[in-house]
Amino acid sequence: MTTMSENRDIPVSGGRPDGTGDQWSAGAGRPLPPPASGSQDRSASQPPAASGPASGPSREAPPDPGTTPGLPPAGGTRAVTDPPPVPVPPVTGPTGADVELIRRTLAEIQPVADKVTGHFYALLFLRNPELRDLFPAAMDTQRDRLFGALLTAARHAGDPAALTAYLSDLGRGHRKYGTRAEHYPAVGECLIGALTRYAHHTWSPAAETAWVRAYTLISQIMIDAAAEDEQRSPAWWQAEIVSHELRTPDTVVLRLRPDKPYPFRAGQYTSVETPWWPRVWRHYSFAGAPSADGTLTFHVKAVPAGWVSGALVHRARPGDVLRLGPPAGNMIVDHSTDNGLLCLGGGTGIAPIKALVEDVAEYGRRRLVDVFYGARTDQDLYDLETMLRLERTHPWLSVHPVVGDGCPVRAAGLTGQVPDAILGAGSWTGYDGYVSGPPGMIRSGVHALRRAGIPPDRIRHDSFETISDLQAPALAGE
Ligand SMILES: NC(=O)C1=CN([C@@H]2O[C@H](COP(=O)(O)OP(=O)(O)OC[C@H]3O[C@@H](n4cnc5c(N)ncnc54)[C@H](OP(=O)(O)O)[C@@H]3O)[C@@H](O)[C@H]2O)C=CC1
Repeated sequence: MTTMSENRDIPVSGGRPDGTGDQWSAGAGRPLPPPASGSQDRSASQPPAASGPASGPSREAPPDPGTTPGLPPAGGTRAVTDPPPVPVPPVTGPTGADVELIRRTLAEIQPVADKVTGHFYALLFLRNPELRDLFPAAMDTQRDRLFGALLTAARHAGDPAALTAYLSDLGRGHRKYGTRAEHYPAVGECLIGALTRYAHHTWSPAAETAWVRAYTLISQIMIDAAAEDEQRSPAWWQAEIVSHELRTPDTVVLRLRPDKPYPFRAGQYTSVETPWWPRVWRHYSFAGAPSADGTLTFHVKAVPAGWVSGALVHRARPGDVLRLGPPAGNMIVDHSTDNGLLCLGGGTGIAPIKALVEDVAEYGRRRLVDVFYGARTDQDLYDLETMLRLERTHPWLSVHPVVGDGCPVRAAGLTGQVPDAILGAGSWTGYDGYVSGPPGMIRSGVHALRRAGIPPDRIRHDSFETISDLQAPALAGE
């Protein structure tokens, strides 16, 4: 189960490239330990660094290891001429007691999350002005994403499996921002600095140690994932819009042709940057399984005051070129079982559900698939014809449109909300559950699936907003 929803658009960049300066000046007492070189110590193809180990994802010169006692450079690929690596102890994750201390800190800062976030960024840019350019010009949404991601990761510090999946995607995704391994310690210092300032009651040497351990683990997983990804994938792709089909006044179906092959799995998502809003990335799910011609399809709804979604719906035209980050997400079909699939899609959340249906069709095993497709009105079911066409083609597929109470509904459609509709349809034991749509629908959808007899580990969802975490919204489709 994708239990930890992704707050996915988070440039963890910043930090002084030289690793020097007033770390811990906000009150913390010790420097963060460096990330271990670990799995990054694998490439002899990297150019030799100016001194010491080379950095991971980037080929630029590493920080001077001598400038900051206790804060050697982050791990990275090692040049062939380097001396033999000093054995690095494995990263020690937070203990059970650490997790509790972290939870207490998070609970304390929750009511002042905006202030903590603002302070974090103030520290980051004050100490590292040269890195400001890695972030979008307007930081309002973006800033919550970075800090939110760190807090999300810390909150899940006691769940290594979920943490690793989440942070590996995050680390890979950060390559497109130009994030380098040596940035991480400085980000950690600013995180601790911001927490120190606002967690008045719960901060202590033990709490600080807990956070340092958690952040060390977080950064190490991200750095390792980025370094591994660098061996096989570009940091981003360019993709030309080949068709732009308005399905409603504010919903478009976009087809893109990437400049290089783009491998992904049905149910995953990617990040998109438009030429009109540089460095502002938004997440969209692939609205289809990988296609023979290599094109990619997305559904985008323009949200009020949405920069990227508005541009994609109202301004973008065939011939425009977008940038795409790497694929991410775990809402994929488990082909090791014959269970049926019960899929709940709300609004443009139908996009990855359609991809899952195509995936089942291509895999060739007949599994029952029921799709409940919800929208406010019949007109908002902008992709229903496609889904019904799939239903006509595949006898194992049933599509159930659901529109709001009181709305006219076409034949065989239901009224109300999707979670209620599946409960009204009986027991769903023997099915795997998939949920995609607005955060509220995901919450109530997961709840309904559990009530309908589907165990939690058979339920998958991706949310563009972390459902149970502290962070401010980070929305897909804006
Ligand atoms: N574009 C993409 O690739 C993807 C987008 N998404 C996300 O999907 C969402 C789509 O937004 P949009 O198209 O505007 O959808 P809408 O806000 O119009 O909602 C779609 C349906 O979900 C229902 N819904 C909303 N909240 C709840 C709730 N708490 N409980 C039960 N049902 C609920 C709505 O019912 P009601 O009318 O009663 O509110 C409606 O039937 C966005 O949040 C987007 O981030 C997810 C995956 C992929």
